[in-house]
Amino acid sequence: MPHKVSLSRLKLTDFRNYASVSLVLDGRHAVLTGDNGAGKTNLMEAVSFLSPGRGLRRATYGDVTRVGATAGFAIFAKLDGMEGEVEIGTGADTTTDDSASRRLRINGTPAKSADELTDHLRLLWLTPSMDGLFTGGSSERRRFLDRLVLSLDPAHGRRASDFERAMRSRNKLLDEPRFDPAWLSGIEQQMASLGIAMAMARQEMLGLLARLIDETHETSPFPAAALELAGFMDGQFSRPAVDLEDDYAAMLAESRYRDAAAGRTLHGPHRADLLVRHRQKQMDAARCSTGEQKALLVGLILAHARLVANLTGHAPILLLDEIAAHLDEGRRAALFDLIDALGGQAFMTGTDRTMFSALGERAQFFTVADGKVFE
Ligand SMILES: Nc1ncnc2c1ncn2[C@@H]1O[C@H](COP(=O)(O)OP(=O)(O)OP(=O)(O)O)[C@@H](O)[C@H]1O
Repeated sequence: MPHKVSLSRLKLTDFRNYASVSLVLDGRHAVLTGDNGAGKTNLMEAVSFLSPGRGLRRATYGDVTRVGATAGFAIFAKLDGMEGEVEIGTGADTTTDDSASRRLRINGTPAKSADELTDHLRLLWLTPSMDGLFTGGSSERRRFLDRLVLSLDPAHGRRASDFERAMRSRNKLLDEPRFDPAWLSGIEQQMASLGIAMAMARQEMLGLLARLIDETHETSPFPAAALELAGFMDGQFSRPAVDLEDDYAAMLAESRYRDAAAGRTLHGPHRADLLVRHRQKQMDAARCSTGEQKALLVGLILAHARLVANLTGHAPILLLDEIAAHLDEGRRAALFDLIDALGGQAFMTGTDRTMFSALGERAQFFTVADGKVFE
C-alpha cells in the first residue's frame, strides 16, 4: 500500500467567498456538501494551490482574492506529506498589484520555486469543466496531458515553459525583415532539445499509463481508454533522442519562411494532440455519449492516480468535484471503493450528502454554506 499523504489543516484568508475559514481534517476523505454557490469548489481550488501553477480553474490571483479584501489572499495547510509533516503557506497581495506572483513558504522558509511543492504532495483533479475535454480543442487536451506528466515528472513544467519562451523568441525573430541565421539556429537547437524532451516525457507517461490500464481494466468498473499522441514526430519515438533532436532542428530550419508567413511555429510539441479511444467500443472518445465520456475520464484519472502511487510510493491527493452527480447508486458505491482502494485522501463535493452515504466511516463530512464550513 502506498503512503497516504493527507491534509490535517487548511486555513483560508480572503480566498474567493471565504473571509476566514479553518478546517481540521482527520486524514479520511473529505466530503463537502452544500447548495450551489456555497463555496465547495472554491475550497478545492484552494487545495489545488498546493501544487505549482494557478490551480484547478487557472484563475488569476486577482480573481481568487475575495472581493473587498484589503490585503490579498492566503492559504495555509498542514499535511503528512511525502517527506513527513510539513506546513505550507501561500498567497499573494493582489490589492496593490494584480500581476503579483504568489509567495510560498514551506516550513516557514521561502521556497525558491513552486516546483518544491511536488516534493511534499502530488495532486490530481477532475472537475465538471473538464467534461468537454474530448470534444473541445487540442490545447485543453495538451494541458491535461502535461498535468498528468507533471505529477510524475516535476521537471516537465520547467521544460514546457522554457520551450514556450524559446519559441516566442523565434517567432519574434522571424517577424523581423531580415533574420540572423546563426542566432536563429541557436534558438532552434534549444527548442529541439526541449521539445523532444517534452515529447518523450509525454510518450513515456502514456506508455506507463497504457500498461497499467492493460493490467487493471478487466476489474475496473470504468471503460478502458486507449491513448495515443499524434501531431508531432508520429511513430518516431523508438529512435534515439539525439536523432529526433537533429530532425526537429532541421525541420525548424526548413520551415522558417513558412513559419514567418504564418506568424507562428507550425511544427512542434505545442501542436501535438492526445487521442483517446473507448477500448471496449472501439470508438473515438469524442463520439461517445456524454456519460461514456465522463466514465472514460474518471477511469483515466483513477488509473493515473494509481500510477503516481505505484511510482512514487505516495498516493496523490484527489480533488473530485461533483464526481458522483450522474451515477446511479451501484456505480457510486463502486467508485467510492475504487477511490478508497487507491490509499490516498480524496476531496469530493456534491449538493446532497446522501449521495455519499456509501462512504460511511471512510469519510469526514462537511457542510458548506455562504463561505462557512461546518462539520
Ligand atoms: N473573488 C471572489 N470573492 C468573493 N466571492 C467569490 C469570488 N470568486 C467567486 N466567488 C463566489 O463564490 C461562490 C461559490 O463558488 P463555488 O464555485 O465554490 O460554488 P460551489 O459550492 O462549488 O457551487 P456549485 O454547486 O454551483 O458548483 C460563488 O457564488 C461566487 O460568486
